[in-house]
Amino acid sequence: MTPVPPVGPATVTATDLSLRFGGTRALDGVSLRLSRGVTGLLGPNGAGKTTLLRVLATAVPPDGGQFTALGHDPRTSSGRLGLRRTLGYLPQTPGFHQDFTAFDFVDYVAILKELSDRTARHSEVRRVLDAVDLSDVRGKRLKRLSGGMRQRVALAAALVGDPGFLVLDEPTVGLDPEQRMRFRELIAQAGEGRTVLLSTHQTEDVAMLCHRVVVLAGGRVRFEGTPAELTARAAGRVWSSAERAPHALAGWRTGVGTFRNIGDPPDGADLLDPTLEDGYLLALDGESAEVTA
Ligand SMILES: Nc1ncnc2c1ncn2[C@@H]1O[C@H](COP(=O)(O)OP(=O)(O)OP(=O)(O)O)[C@@H](O)[C@H]1O
Repeated sequence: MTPVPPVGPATVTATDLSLRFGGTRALDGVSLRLSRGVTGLLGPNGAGKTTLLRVLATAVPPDGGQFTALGHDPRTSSGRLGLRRTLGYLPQTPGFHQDFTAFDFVDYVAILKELSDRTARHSEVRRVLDAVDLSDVRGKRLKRLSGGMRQRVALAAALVGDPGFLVLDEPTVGLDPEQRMRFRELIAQAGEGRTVLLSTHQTEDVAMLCHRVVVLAGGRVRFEGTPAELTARAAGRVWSSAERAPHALAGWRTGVGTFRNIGDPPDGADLLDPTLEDGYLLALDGESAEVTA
């Protein structure tokens, strides 16, 4: 699961995307470029992550701006159709019909994805269920599966038809550490040769499987680059202190009783090695970085 370097040119290019809900600017001029491999999308609650994914998945049109994905421009109906044909989308709350078996659910999605030949479709459904290691339970009803298995069914559904662009909205949420590792491995596999955009609250997801990361807050891109670049931003800006540091951008008590602070350290501060999470909190620049404990 070593993060791979960027492969080839941009496959998805978004320029100045905006979307308002009443007085809320969910997206406020978002520009970004994705290439093949897994890009992580980090941001606090309400940052606009789900909205961005829904726009890129053509579930909702933006108010302003534009994007192309794999050469398709969704502003035209043929572009939208072309994009949807090459898209795999795992929404935040997949709408499962609990009485479906795993096979029937993925088959249903395959029908929606226009795989009309029954024999070829069933073989594709078996292929994707096998890819997420669920062949043994494909005849089980969804309500009888664990949360982790249901997430894998949702990933299998997103993988039907071998899409070139995968949009995954917080797929690792609610999984125990072992399942999360397993799921990360499946996403890393899916990222080989595909463009994957993965929204998550887990900086470890990004550290372990993403070759690029985008930080979104308040509907704006606060950082776009590699995880190493995000971590490097915090070099010299993380320090330990015996008491709470009053001017730190964020600070929290650690298990050994000292405080870990990020921001502008005082002279002679006891500097610590930065983590990706430190870089992420600094990228938020105070926005929702309320981790004082
Ligand atoms: N359908 C909607 N109607 C009204 N407001 C909405 C709608 N969808 C999103 N919003 C608002 O837009 C903003 C961005 O929401 P969004 O769900 O995209 O954030 P998020 O980063 O995915 O958050 P979370 O991490 O909590 O899932 C929030 O202020 C939210 O309340």
